Amino acid sequence: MPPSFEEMEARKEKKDNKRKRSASVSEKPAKKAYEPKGKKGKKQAPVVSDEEEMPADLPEVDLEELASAKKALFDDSEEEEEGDEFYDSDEEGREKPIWSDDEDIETLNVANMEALSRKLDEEEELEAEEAEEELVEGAVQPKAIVLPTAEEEEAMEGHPQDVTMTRTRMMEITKVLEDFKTLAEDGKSRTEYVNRLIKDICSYFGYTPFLAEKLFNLFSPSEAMEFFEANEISRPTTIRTNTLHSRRRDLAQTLVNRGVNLQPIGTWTKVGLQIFDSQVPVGATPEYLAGHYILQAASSFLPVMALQPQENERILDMAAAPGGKTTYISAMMKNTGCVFANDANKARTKSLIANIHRLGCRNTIVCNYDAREFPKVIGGFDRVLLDAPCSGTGVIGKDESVKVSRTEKDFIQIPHLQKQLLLSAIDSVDANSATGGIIVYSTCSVAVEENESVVEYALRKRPNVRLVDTGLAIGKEGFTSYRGKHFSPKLSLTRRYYPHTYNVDGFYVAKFKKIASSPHDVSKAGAKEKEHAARSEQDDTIINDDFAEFDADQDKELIQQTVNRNMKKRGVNPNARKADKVIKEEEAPKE
Ligand SMILES: C[S@@+](CC[C@H](N)C(=O)[O-])C[C@H]1O[C@@H](n2cnc3c(N)ncnc32)[C@H](O)[C@@H]1O
Repeated sequence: MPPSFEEMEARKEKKDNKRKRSASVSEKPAKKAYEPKGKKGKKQAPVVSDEEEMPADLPEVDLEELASAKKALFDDSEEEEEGDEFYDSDEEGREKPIWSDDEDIETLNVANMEALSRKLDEEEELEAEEAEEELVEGAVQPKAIVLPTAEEEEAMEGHPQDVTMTRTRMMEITKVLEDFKTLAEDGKSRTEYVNRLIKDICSYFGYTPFLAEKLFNLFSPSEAMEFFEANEISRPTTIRTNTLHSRRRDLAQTLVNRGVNLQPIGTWTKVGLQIFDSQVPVGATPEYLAGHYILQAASSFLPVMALQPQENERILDMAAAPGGKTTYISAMMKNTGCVFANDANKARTKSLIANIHRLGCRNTIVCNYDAREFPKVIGGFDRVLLDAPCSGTGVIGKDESVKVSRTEKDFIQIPHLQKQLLLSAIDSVDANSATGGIIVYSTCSVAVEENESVVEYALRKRPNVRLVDTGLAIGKEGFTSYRGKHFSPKLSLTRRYYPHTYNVDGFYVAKFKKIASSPHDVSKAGAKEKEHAARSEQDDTIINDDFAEFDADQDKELIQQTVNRNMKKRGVNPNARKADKVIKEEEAPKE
């Protein structure tokens, strides 16, 4: 029986450690800086790379949760870290050599003689052990056999998977893929390993093969596994202080007094708080109802921060419902200027209006257009935010239906709409704005088709815009190439966010500056005129009642839809419940 993968790793590690220990007494000290594993040809451990990439003002992720999630799949990652530290201290040892090769043997004193004899003993012992191990293992080191045989594959077909076995195999295949030359079985191709891994990801995490492969291809194999694992955990509950009504410190104190355990999200935001647990429902406290805060994912702060709304500007939020970003824009503008909050979905404008009211945003006009109609409806904005409708591949932790519902067609149709919307966003901005001329595009998707490809398309179609730095302190660079496709090098200015790196929803942010007008910027009315018209129509209220009526029957239907959705998420069939209720009612004694 060839040794198992783990046995091989353990033996290798034991040997390496021994060699290092032996080296510390036998080698001439070469003054070498500490070198992490990644620099020696092997992929750097993800934990290390995270730490390196994270600047000081990162969101304070729930490290325990994240670490335990990582550990669940990569149980040995911590050991690897320890290994590195051990190596580090060995390096220190090397700086105090017992002797060097230059030394004259004649000058050795008794202590040196003792050390020499100890060294020789250790070397002998090591050689003997190695010889014995080689005898056991055979002259040629066997490669780890992690792929199932054809018979095993056949036996597995159509049967429920052993989850422990699947998980172990995923871990082993990932390791092989990270060091293919050394660890792959002779005669097996990379594709064979990848195909088996994708199958295992589908059965273990519940993705369709199509989506599993699409997401897998975004990362290195080990990072992909971290991504899939992070999608199994929900992100921490976060709230945004509404600075129109409160200050973060005051709000935090009030909530703590109510029994909410919280802390600031991180130094990159001055308005965010992370909730650990609470004795009261955070969506129903008096402060919530009074609009002192909004429940909002930390990643949703980012596009607005990139937009940098200024006081007295005119800003368009093209796809605004339910208003998390609109209300943040309004607060950043201190209720001055005007925010046009648009959404194509009439039903969703209700929650948008409700949030605008609750948070006390008085500089907001809600409209209900297909945003592709802009700038024909209104144009000439100082800034436009397009938080585009998307496939939701960044928020699988919140909505796991994405794992099975997204098809190839979605990644053609959705980007098509996003491209049209982005061109409309660009054309709706006033290139001569004294303070702005800015467009921010964001999605809660990690798919390249919805992010870099859309931005690249816009750059091609609208040469009058440039990508600019988002100004965001966190985030990974957008792709400048992907699977043989090359994008503008400027795409590195865009930012990507993942659940496994920042413990936020998967997100994408791109910021453009419009540098010149174009024939496409045709609008029936400018934002300024529209704002004046809307304000004169309604004296006190900025919201026109014609599409914002609250209809009890419609509300009932919407509430039922939400209840059903939540039941489905919990794995309860709402129809079965209904049928059950009907039977029970029928069985109940009639009065
Ligand atoms: C990601 S959500 C927006 C979330 C919102 N920005 C927030 O922070 O609360 C995308 C929105 O786009 C809207 N939408 C979809 N197609 C649209 C279109 N053609 N024009 C305008 N809005 C559209 C959807 O109704 C949905 O509310």
